[in-house]
Order: sequence, then C-alpha cells, then structure tokens
Amino acid sequence: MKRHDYATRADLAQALAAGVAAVLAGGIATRGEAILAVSGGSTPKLFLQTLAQAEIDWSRVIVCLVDERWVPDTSPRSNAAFLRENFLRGRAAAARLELFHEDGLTAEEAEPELTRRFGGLPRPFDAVILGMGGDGHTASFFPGGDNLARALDLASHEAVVSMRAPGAEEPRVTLTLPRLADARFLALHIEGEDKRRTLETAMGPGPTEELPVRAVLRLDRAEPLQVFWAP
Ligand SMILES: O=C1O[C@H](COP(=O)(O)O)[C@@H](O)[C@H](O)[C@H]1O
Repeated sequence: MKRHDYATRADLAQALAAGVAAVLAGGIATRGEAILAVSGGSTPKLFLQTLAQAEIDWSRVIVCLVDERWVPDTSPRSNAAFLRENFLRGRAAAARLELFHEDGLTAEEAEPELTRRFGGLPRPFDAVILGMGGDGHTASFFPGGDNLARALDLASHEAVVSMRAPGAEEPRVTLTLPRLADARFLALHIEGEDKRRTLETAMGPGPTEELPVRAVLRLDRAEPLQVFWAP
C-alpha cells in the first residue's frame, strides 16, 4: 500500500482528481475509452466536484458506482443522486453513466440482470476509488453482510451481489471484489481521525469479516493500493 496524507481535504481532492484524470486520459489515449468506478456516501463530494472539471474527453469515459443503496433515485440516500448532484454537472456530464437501479425489483431479484450488465463492462477498470465507513465497510462489503463471502470471493465470476447487513440502513448492491481488485489504479479515500484509526486497526491482524476493508488492504497487486487521507 502507498499512503498519501494531505494537510487539508481540499488538497487531497485536488491531488486525487489530478491523478484520476491522468489515468483516464491514459486509457482514452491507448484504448479509446476509459472506465471509472467511484464510491457514494459523503466523503467523495469535493473530489468528484473537482474531477468533474478535468479537461479530458468525458464522452469516452464510462462511469459507475462501486455500490448502491437500494432506494429510489429520488432518495437523499441514493448514491446515484449524489453522483448526479456532484459530478454530472461539470464537463463530466458527457460521460456514459452505468447505474445499478432496476425498477420494481428487490436487490436480490436484480442480481442476475445487474451481473449481466456490469459483467459486460470493459475490464480491468482504469480507476476505482473506494471509500470506507467507520465500521470498516468498503463498497457494500459490510461486517455481518448476508452475501459478504460471495462479494469477497476473488475466484467468483459474479459482477454484482446484493447485501443486507445489520449496519446498513437499507438493502444494497455492490460490485464484487474481483471486479475492483484488478483496477489499473485502485485507491482508498478516507478522511478524519476516526477513519484513520479504523484504517490502522484494519492494517493489523484480524479477520476480514470483522473489518471487510482488510480484503482490499490484503490484495496482492503489482500496482499498490493508493491510500488517500486528510484530517
Ligand atoms: O454507504 C456507503 O458508505 C461508504 C462510506 O461513506 P462515507 O459517507 O463515510 O464517506 C461509501 O464508500 C459507500 O460507497 C456508500 O455506499
């Protein structure tokens, strides 16, 4: 893992956005397109607003979320709504959005269609930016999640699984770890002292099921996981 610590959240957002924009520009230059997976929640707001202004050919970029809360798009809990609000208002509005929602289905019922749809996206992803909750979840890999083992199985061919967990307010869907683990640029973006402490605990020994972010920290990758932190 490589740590990047910043004095302020604004400095972090600038640096991470510049790094991701460069990776996407590289993908566009070499393969004609690039694919980016981002997190929801609240932490990525400034990073996404900054990245949305990057001067790259966004019409050649596919953007998706790493996970979604199974709520209507109109809900303030919707990660898709967060993305529309904070990312798709700048130059990035030209990107192709691939969202999880399937009307009228439960998260479990939507799994096969979502796996078909997300399984068809180009691989590996150019950039994946993960977040982390205070309970050590990342994407929707939650402690006690009903499908946590399926989601973390690196040998699995599933692209998307549903997740219900005691610590999650609503049912979820999440990209599986194998879909994220081989990203050309894989980053974990966290802010605040509490999350720094959780990260440091997760870096120590202990079961993945307790702090699922460990599954990401323990990946065996040629390009190290990039950890971005600011107070
Ligand atoms: O529920 C979620 O939480 C995590 C962390 O969110 P934050 O608000 O603490 O930044 C996020 O990474 C994930 O995408 C989201 O669905």
